[in-house]
Amino acid sequence: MTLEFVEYPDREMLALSLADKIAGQLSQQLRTSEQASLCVPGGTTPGPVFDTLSGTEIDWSRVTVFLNDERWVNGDHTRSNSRLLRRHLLTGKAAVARYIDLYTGEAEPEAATAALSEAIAPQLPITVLLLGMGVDMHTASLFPGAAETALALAPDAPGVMAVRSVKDEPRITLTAPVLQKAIHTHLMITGADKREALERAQSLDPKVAPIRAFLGDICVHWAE
Ligand SMILES: O=C(O)[C@H](O)[C@@H](O)[C@H](O)[C@H](O)COP(=O)(O)O
Repeated sequence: MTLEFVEYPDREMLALSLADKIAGQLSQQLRTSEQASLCVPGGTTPGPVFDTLSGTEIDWSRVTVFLNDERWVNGDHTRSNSRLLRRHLLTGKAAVARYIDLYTGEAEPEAATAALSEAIAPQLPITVLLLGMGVDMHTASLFPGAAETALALAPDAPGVMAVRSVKDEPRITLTAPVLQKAIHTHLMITGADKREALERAQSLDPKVAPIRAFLGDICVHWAE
C-alpha cells in the first residue's frame, strides 16, 4: 500500500501530466483486454485534465466512462457533472467513448440505484479511477458524518447509493467497495487548504474523513 504524492509547479503541468498518465494506463489495459473503464469526478477541479485527455490518441471506442457521483439534476443544469463531462471529456477523440450516465431522469435517485449498479458491474474493476476531494475531506458523494457515508463505506454496500444528507439537490454515488477495487487510483487536488485537509485525513476515521478510505495504493496529484 503506497501513497505517492506528486507536486507540480502549476495547475497546467498537473493537468498535462495527469492526463498523460491516465491515457497511458487506459492504453496499457486495452493492449490485453477488449475494454477499459474510466471513472471520474465532477466539481470544479478536473476540467483541464479532461480537456487534455479528450484529445489523446487512445482507442476511446473501447473505453466506458462514468462519474464517481452525480447531482440529481437534468443534464443541462449548471450543477450537472454530466454537463461538465460532455463539454470537456466526451468530446474530440473521446467523443466515441461509451458513457454510463448516472442521472437517469427518474424523479428520485433511489429509483435508479439498482439498474445503475447492474450497468456498472460489467465495467469492474474500474481500470482508472480519478477522485476529487473537498476541503471537508469528502470524495465522490461520501460526506463527513452523513448517515449514507457509513453505509457506503461498508464492505457489503450496494455498488450505487442515493445520498440525501447534503444541501442543494439529492445525489447518487458509487460506494467504497466499487471505488476501492480500481486497478489504478489517482486523486487530484489543488490549493494549500486541500493539501492540509488531506494531511489531516490520514489520521482520521473514514466516517469523518471519507477520502481516508481510499488512501491505500493511490497517486495524489497536487498543485498550488
Ligand atoms: O460532484 C461533485 O461534487 C464531485 O464529484 C465531488 O466529489 C468533487 O470531486 C469534490 O467536491 C471536489 O470538488 P471541487 O473540485 O469543486 O473542489
